[in-house]
Amino acid sequence: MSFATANLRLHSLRRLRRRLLNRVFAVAYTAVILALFYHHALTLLQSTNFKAFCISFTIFVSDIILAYMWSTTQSYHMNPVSRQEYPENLEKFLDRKDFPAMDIFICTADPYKEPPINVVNTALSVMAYDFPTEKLSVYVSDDGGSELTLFAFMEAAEFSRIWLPFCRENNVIERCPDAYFSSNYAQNPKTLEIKMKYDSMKTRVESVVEEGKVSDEYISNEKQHQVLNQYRTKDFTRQNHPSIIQVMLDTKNDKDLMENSMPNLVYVSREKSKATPHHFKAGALNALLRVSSIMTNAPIVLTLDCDMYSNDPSTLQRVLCYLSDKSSRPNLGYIQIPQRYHGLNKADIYASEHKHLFQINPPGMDGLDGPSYVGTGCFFHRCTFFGGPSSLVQPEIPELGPYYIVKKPIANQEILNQAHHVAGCNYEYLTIWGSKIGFRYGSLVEDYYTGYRLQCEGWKSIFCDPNRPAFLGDVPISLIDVLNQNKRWAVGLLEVGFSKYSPLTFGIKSMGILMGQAYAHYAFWPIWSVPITVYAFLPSLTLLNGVPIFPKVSDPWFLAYVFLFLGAYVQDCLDFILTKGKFQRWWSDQRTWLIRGLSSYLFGFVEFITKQLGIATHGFNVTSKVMDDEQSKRYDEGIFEFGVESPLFVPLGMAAILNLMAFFYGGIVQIFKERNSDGFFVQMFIAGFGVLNCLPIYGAMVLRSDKGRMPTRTTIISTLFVGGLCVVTSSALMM
Ligand SMILES: O=c1ccn([C@@H]2O[C@H](COP(=O)(O)OP(=O)(O)O[C@H]3O[C@H](CO)[C@@H](O)[C@H](O)[C@H]3O)[C@@H](O)[C@H]2O)c(=O)[nH]1
Ligand SMILES: [Mn+2]
Repeated sequence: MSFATANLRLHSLRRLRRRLLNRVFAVAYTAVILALFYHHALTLLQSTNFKAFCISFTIFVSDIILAYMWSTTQSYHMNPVSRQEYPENLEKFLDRKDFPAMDIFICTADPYKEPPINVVNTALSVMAYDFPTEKLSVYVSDDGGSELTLFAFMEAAEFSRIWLPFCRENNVIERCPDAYFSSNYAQNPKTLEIKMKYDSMKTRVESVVEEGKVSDEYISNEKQHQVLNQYRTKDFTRQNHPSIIQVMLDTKNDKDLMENSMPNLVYVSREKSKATPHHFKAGALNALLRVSSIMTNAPIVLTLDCDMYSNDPSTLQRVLCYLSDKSSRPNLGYIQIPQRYHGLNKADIYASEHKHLFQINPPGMDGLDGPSYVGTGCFFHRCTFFGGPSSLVQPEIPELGPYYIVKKPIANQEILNQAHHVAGCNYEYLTIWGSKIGFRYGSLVEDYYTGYRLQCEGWKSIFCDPNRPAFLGDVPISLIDVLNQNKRWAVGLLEVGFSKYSPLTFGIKSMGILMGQAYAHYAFWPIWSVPITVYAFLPSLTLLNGVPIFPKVSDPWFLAYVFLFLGAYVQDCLDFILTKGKFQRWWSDQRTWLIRGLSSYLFGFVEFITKQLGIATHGFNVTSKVMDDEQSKRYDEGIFEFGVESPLFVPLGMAAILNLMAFFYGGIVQIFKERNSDGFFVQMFIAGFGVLNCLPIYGAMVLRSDKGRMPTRTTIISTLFVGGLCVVTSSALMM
């Protein structure tokens, strides 16, 4: 059977034309960078006093980091590709009855930050995939160990009996109930009846969450009582409890309203004990890998975050276009579908879209060995988790092996006992789970780290980016949530960057320079904080003291600066716009990069160091998905949300104040009074660029009175610090 007959194919690959231009540009840009370092070296050697040396040296170090980070992005520019799938042709190659089974994993960790009704929506959206139901199993991992979540799934299991046949019969595209009922759906008696049932479920689930427990009025039979009693034993807390595994729907026994079979739906809350590390999401996923091995052991596994609902019922067919064709990519380990979001505001003020991470860079990596794994929306061959492509690593019991065939039904007592056993918190003790098998431990960005290690073992991956987003997720709508999320990523990335598996050493050795650099780019993201902080403060501080630190406009070296700045910015902007981006969102993207550099990355660095020194431990702080109405309204209007006091805002406030001071002072004194615009142009430009980027901060500091304004204390502290900084620098410069 051929998979590539002229007009009957399953997928195609196109190399993007821009790669040629990228390569030429890379050569030119490298040449100018080298020239700039020659200039830096001369300046350092010729510096006449210690102060000038220190300033030049700081700029030199910052520029080395910028240049290094630029060099790592070349991996994404050398050979970007674009793929397309033709799922409409699938059944000409593969009979529906030969579709492989799929195990879908959904993680949730906290009923108060991740509302159970949303988790349920995600689960319903994938249970309703247009796929043979008896081959579909949905596993929900509840790291919150919460009866609220379990209750939500009891309700969802019932609701799915009408939802699934409804979607199928009416060919519904939005199979996430919440998305469907928020869309422009046909209002007829049938849909209105279903909406009523959905609303009633939603109200019940939300009331239970509000009450914080499932009171008796919500429990309809003795069986439910027994199930919920598991949470009501003495000493049960979310960090300390036995494993709870509940088969909510069993494809062998459960039927929907139309007497069709249902997918399996299994709730798993792995055992937890304070004495045993649980490795956050990676630990949860490994527990699911094992429990699902025991129960269904499907050859394909999809990982999903609880806030990423399916937006397209035919996604499984789409990935089968690659999975069913062995020649699509030898040693294929996983297929990554990018994270896309709903509810972004027009300018995407916090750059939550993460366009570089999810849409611009992956096609570049796909042109090499394949994209990194980003935690959700990723389809794995189960065997990928058990050693490299040519070396199967056997787990401790054969039932966990990727090719083991499960013979008993999932609700069989023996199966359940075994499932509880492998969900135990001590199960992994003295095993190679987390190091050679399964999702890898050792970094707070388990997704990045796992994908990286799998690729080092020789697995390849595919980037699949359908026009209609396959999944849609929530974004954090307040700046502090965004910054904290990025801070967690920064810590996790540095954990990989400075480990013995650093992409710079181990990665390059295993995968070659381009893939190694592509991974190093992320691992060292947080070091961007160094040049960003230096450029946010140093030019302004020296400008205020009348000390020029860059070439004059009339100096030919000035042109090198212009080329390097414009070259990087214009290329970045083009990348953004060519990937279906809007200019306004690109502006937010570069602003957010600066903001992160001054906050998340900087503090992430500090946290990483304290963690290494064993002074403090930092866990996985789950991002809140709860929407406050007032906050949502401000977010929709594109207004920045500060609101809470946080040290993360202090460097931002400081940079805003200092750049404004320097810009006006420089403008008045250097340009009008001293007529020295030539010598201070670059410093003025940088300060002005800072001011432009800080506009929302000034508004939040002085103009706004709503709850999302910058807290007065943070403004005062930032101002005092700027004052201190000015005093220190001017005395140092005068010495
Ligand atoms: O102990 C934990 C902590 C988190 N989670 C789950 O992990 C997922 C991601 O958590 P979230 O707080 O939403 O983190 P984000 O920063 O938004 O997630 C990004 O970054 C994570 C790594 O830091 C990846 O795991 C995610 O897939 C990726 O979307 C959620 O479904 C959580 O329920 C767990 O299951 N157990
Ligand atoms: Mn998330």
